Amino acid sequence: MIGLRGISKSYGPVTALDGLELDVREGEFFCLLGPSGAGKTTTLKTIAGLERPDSGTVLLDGEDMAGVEPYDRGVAMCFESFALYPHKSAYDNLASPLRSPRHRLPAAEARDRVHAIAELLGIGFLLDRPVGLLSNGQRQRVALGRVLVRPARAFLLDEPLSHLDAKLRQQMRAELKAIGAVQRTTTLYVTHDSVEALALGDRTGVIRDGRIVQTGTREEIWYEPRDTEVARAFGRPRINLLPGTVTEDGGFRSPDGKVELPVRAAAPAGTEVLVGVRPRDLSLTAPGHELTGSVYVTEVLGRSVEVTVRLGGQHVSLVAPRGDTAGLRPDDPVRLTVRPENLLLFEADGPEGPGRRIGKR
Ligand SMILES: Nc1ncnc2c1ncn2[C@@H]1O[C@H](COP(=O)(O)OP(=O)(O)OP(=O)(O)O)[C@@H](O)[C@H]1O
Repeated sequence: MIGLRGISKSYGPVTALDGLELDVREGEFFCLLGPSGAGKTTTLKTIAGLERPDSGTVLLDGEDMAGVEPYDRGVAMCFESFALYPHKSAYDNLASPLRSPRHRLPAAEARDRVHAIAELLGIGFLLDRPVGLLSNGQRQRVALGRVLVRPARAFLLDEPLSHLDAKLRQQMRAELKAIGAVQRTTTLYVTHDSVEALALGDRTGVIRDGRIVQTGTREEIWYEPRDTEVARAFGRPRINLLPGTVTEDGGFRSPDGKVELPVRAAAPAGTEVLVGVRPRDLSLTAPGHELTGSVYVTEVLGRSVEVTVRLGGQHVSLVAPRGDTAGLRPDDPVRLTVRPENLLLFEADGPEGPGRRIGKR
């Protein structure tokens, strides 16, 4: 449905997009995740026709968009910096896209659509108010509503929940995908929040330095991250990455020999690697391969506790139920376990970039 082929775009000396390739399927909710400056907004603007790529092709439904004006592309884009009419009511802001010659709807139908979207976004009671008098979060929902209200062949949403407080954001995140218009329409959703990407995306594309480095479902990105940087981007607390080498029997050993793990590395002995274990895959009680260390620090995270453990010269974090951590104090000896099947293995990070994932034997 949306196809980007070798898109490059520079602003003077800054390369924003560098041969970007992307495919979003018909009806899919696709998240584009990346840090600030990775090229997310430029990607959306290029699809919408607001930026012209230096090279490459934008396809919508297989049709080359070169020379097609933004208005004629049939995509609806919501910017992070939303443009609304401050003196007009929320209702008029929502209804105005339906008054344009292209989308003009019979008045009763337009009214129904505006009310339905406003209710879903939780702004039904604000419709009579001028948007200039609304809070940032309320204005952001009006801006999102302006996009969702009109029929489009694709929605392009640029961090549409960024101005909401954490609670509302979580609630809206849950509701957004349930909105009929969103369910029916191909949606490309930009975020720098990995929790949001995993929660919303049918698939997620990870963008870095103007290129897509990995595309996959949440399971693929979680269990088979392409490299250490993708692994670090998903999960809080972050994945533990311990440096060491591959042993003769395909195991892992840390430089001080204090951490040995049966990783079944498909790499020659002596290879410098990083072993990855997510904090939730380490346990204080479950059966598994055992490691011994001492408590460094504990921090309560609601119902669970993050425990940082010293293992020889390294630290690892684990997240355990509160009951498992009662009485733990700094410097207490502690035994932790890991299930070998949950371990990830990567080449060591190098000057060429983050270490790639290594398969298992
Ligand atoms: N109009 C512009 N003029 C000059 N440089 C620009 C322009 N727009 C974008 N850039 C640069 O291109 C790069 C990519 O920007 P882009 O806005 O696409 O990133 P982003 O991933 O959306 O970041 P953010 O999450 O901060 O919005 C950045 O280095 C940015 O500074």
